[in-house]
Amino acid sequence: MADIQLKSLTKRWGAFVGLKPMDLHIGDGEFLVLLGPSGCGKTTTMRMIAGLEDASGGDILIGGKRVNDLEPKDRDIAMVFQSYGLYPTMTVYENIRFPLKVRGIPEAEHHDRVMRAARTVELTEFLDRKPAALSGGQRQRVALARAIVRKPKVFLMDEPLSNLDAKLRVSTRAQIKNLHHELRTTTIYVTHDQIEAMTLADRVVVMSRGEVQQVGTPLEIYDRPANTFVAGFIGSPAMNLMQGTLKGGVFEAEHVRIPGLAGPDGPVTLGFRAEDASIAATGEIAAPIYAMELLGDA
Ligand SMILES: Nc1ncnc2c1ncn2[C@@H]1O[C@H](COP(=O)(O)OP(=O)(O)OP(=O)(O)O)[C@@H](O)[C@H]1O
Repeated sequence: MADIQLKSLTKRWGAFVGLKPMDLHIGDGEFLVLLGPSGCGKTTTMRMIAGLEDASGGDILIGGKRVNDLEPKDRDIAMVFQSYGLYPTMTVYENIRFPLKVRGIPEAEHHDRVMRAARTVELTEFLDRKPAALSGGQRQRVALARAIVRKPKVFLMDEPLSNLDAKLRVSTRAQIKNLHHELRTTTIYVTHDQIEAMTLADRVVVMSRGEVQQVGTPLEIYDRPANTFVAGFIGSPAMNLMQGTLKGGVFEAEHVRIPGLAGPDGPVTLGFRAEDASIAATGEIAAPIYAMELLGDA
């Protein structure tokens, strides 16, 4: 087990910035989700942690040790991707066993460890099959078993559910959650799906255009979005946003006046979640309002 520290981690390709300096501490045993729209830099961040991509700047520490110059195989991490990456000519058993062979784990241990991993993800009845004879969900479970069999310090998962149909996504998601509950391995999980993020994460990192927008628990980012990007991205339906000005703790927009808010005077965006909010004749927003935040612009 290990914590992970990212210190001013950056990625550039020529003039294009794929990741602006990112600082983050991921606790030992934490399940951290990187969430954001396509192209926001999630996979790039993950690939740098994995060692598949060089960082342009900054440091990556796993268990307190700087790993920037280590090969992926020497970082003690296991990866699970959207494309399962199984060996088609090997049986499920041999696929799960493969990492033990590669790493020179004593043969006497292999069988027990393969069987334990297979049991954890409920694959014991498929061990003699080749991947082609499995469903997508079963294949992804083989990939999970292969990741857990050698007990790495860290799991990196990049959209592991996106090839599965809706029903399988839900059940495999539950399995990943159980797996984490059982093993408590530090995990970084990439997705653009906010439901996945909200149900799996201890903390979520919301990203946009190569930049971290907010880091928080699912509830924090839902209730207290840091800016209008997060407010518009999280929740279905998204938070209602209203432009106006704040003066002496009173929010004012056309036909609307809401007293009792804290914040510096000036133009602001007011965000609120409401099932059926309506603006009363007095200009006040009628309840139910779940949360009300003054937001700086993203
Ligand atoms: N090798 C590369 N050279 C130049 N630009 C790249 C390279 N790899 C990625 N990018 C760019 O960096 C940005 C971030 O890409 P990244 O794959 O990290 O996004 P993402 O958030 O994982 O998106 P998606 O959800 O679509 O996978 C994108 O604009 C992408 O085009």
